[in-house]
Amino acid sequence: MIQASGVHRAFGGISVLRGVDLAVSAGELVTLSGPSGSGKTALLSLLCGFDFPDRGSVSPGLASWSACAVLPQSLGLASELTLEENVALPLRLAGRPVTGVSELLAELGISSLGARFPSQVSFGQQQRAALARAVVTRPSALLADEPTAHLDSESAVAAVAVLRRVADEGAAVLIATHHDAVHEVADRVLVLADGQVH
Ligand SMILES: Nc1ncnc2c1ncn2[C@@H]1O[C@H](COP(=O)(O)OP(=O)(O)OP(=O)(O)O)[C@@H](O)[C@H]1O
Repeated sequence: MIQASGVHRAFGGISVLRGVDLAVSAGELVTLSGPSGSGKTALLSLLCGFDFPDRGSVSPGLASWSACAVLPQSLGLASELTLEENVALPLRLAGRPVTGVSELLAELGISSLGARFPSQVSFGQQQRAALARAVVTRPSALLADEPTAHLDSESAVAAVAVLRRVADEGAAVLIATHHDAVHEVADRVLVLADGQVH
């Protein structure tokens, strides 16, 4: 479950989030749209515990970080690891068997790139590796910030299929996006405007 209740957040005296309420249930894929600068990234940062609200409460936040996967716009792939090693990393850190990595790379059309380092592939290919890394642990909550922003239409279709499957398998999935292809598979589309979710 992903939840925000009465969330307020200001930066430098400017109030960006002004009483945000939202809830995403297990098995649900919800998209969040809204103008550039409306606070979508700020809200995802609060929900995953990267940042803290001035007022109000969020979940999962830091409380159950191990169950929550985050796909930030900046991706955050480790430059010294290959794509395959990056995707396997969360499983290794959790002491879990390394399974499902090659299947995800294949599903996202990057199996031939597994032995390359992030600097040796395009940003869109890095983005697909970061998506694989986010979902490989089968998280119960997934927060994704513009996960198809750098993908061509074919790669976007593959990424959207993975995101939908993760929700169908029981995760609560919240995606900030401007892409219609993602909105089309959503159970609900939310809009962040004027500091509130509508
Ligand atoms: N850490 C921060 N410090 C100062 N200002 C911030 C910080 N984080 C966000 N902001 C400001 O809050 C507002 C919302 O930014 P945010 O990145 O959340 O927007 P967004 O809806 O994700 O935009 P985009 O669609 O362009 O990615 C912007 O005006 C931004 O400058």
